[in-house]
Order: sequence, then structure tokens, then C-alpha cells
Amino acid sequence: MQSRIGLLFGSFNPIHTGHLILANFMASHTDLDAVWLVVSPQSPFKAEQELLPERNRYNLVQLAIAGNERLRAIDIEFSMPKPSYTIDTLDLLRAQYPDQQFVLLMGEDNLVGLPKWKHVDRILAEVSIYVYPRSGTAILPSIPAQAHIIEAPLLNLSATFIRKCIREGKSIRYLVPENVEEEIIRKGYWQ
Ligand SMILES: Nc1ncnc2c1ncn2[C@@H]1O[C@H](COP(=O)(O)OP(=O)(O)OP(=O)(O)O)[C@@H](O)[C@H]1O
Ligand SMILES: O=C(O)c1ccc[n+]([C@@H]2O[C@H](COP(=O)([O-])O)[C@@H](O)[C@H]2O)c1
Repeated sequence: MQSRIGLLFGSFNPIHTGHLILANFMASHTDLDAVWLVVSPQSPFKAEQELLPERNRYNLVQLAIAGNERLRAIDIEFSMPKPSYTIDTLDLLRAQYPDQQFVLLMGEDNLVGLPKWKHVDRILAEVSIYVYPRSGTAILPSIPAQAHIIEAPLLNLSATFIRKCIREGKSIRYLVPENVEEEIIRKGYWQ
């Protein structure tokens, strides 16, 4: 049977409770059956200096979602050319999973840059987009007609803030799941 899968793309450097609340809400409070968290080795518009190796970021995502049957970590972009363009990943996912119907999950923050994405016309024509407010501001007027607004509960939390806390020796308890916190401390990530 065909499932509707939401795709949440990100660097996940690291995954945090904000991502998890959003992903689980989308997977359980909308018409989606599941959400796949697609770990991007290198986002096109992000010159990230503190980027942990992709496999380590992926492992943290797996730890974070362990036991949640509606969430899945995807490493498909690791074997694709970098940076990771969403249309290319979508093409590959659709070829590999022809029975699934994919929906793009996107924060308001990403919507601003969307017109500059590779083959944005194809993206808009070929998949539905579920947009969630990110910054607390009103939804932008330039929202594409194909997009649906989902009022997901949001935490004002970013991976940038988590990395800053770690660097400064401050607690990240509850900002990431306990097993993710333990792994970050054990491996000394971002210290
Ligand atoms: N607190 C949050 N609540 C909801 N969505 C979020 C949150 N943080 C990030 N996202 C969304 O998750 C996706 C992937 O995010 P990303 O990995 O870039 O995390 P980030 O926390 O924004 O990272 P950074 O601070 O390093 O820029 C993006 O589309 C972003 O909109
Ligand atoms: O396809 C594109 O041109 C494109 C341009 C910018 C961002 N993206 C996707 O959006 C995801 C989130 O982007 P970012 O920069 O907020 O981490 C990233 O993981 C990419 O998959 C995609």
C-alpha cells in the first residue's frame, strides 16, 4: 500500500529536540504516515565550519529516533555529489521507493531561499510542501500556492545554539535526547 512520507532535510549538526518535536508531530498529527530525516552531508547554502562528519551526524539521528516507528534516518545523500540538491535526492528516492508518495517538509526560514533552489519549478510541480512557521513571525506572503501551512508546535532551538552551549561548557540536557547528549559528551563533539 502507498504511504505518504514527509521528508525533513537537514544538516542535523546535531539533531535536537526541536527537530524531533516537529518530525513526530508531522508523522502523527497530519495525513503523513511517517517522516524520514534526510541527513545532508553539505547543504548548498551553508558554509558550515563546525560540521561533524556526516556518518557521526547520522548516528546521532539514529540514536535520537530509536524506538519511534514513524521516524527513519536516511543517508542516501552520502553517496551523491556534494552539495546536496533536494531535487536530485527526490529523484533518487522516487526511483528507489516507487510506491511511496513524498511530501517536502520545510520551515519558513527555508522558504525565503526556495526560489534559488536547483530546479525549483520541478520541485513545486512534482511534490506537495508542508510549511511550518519557524521564526515566530507571520507566514511570508510569498508562500507558494502548492504549500500547506501546518501549525506544528515549535521550540525556539537551533543546532547553532546547541554547539555554542557545548563550546561554553553549558548543559544541553533536554535540548537533545539523553542518549544523544551522552554520545556527544563521550566523543567530545564540538568541544
Ligand atoms: N527548532 C526547530 N523547530 C522546527 N524545525 C526546525 C528547528 N530547528 C531546525 N528546524 C528545521 O529542520 C531542518 C533542518 O535543520 P538544520 O539541520 O539546518 O538545523 P538547525 O537547527 O537550523 O541548524 P543550524 O543552527 O546549524 O543552522 C530545517 O528545515 C529547519 O527549518
Ligand atoms: O536543492 C537546493 O538547491 C537546496 C538549497 C538549499 C537547501 N536545500 C536543502 O534544504 C535543507 C536545509 O537547508 P539548510 O541550509 O537550512 O540546512 C538542506 O539539507 C538541503 O537538503 C536544498
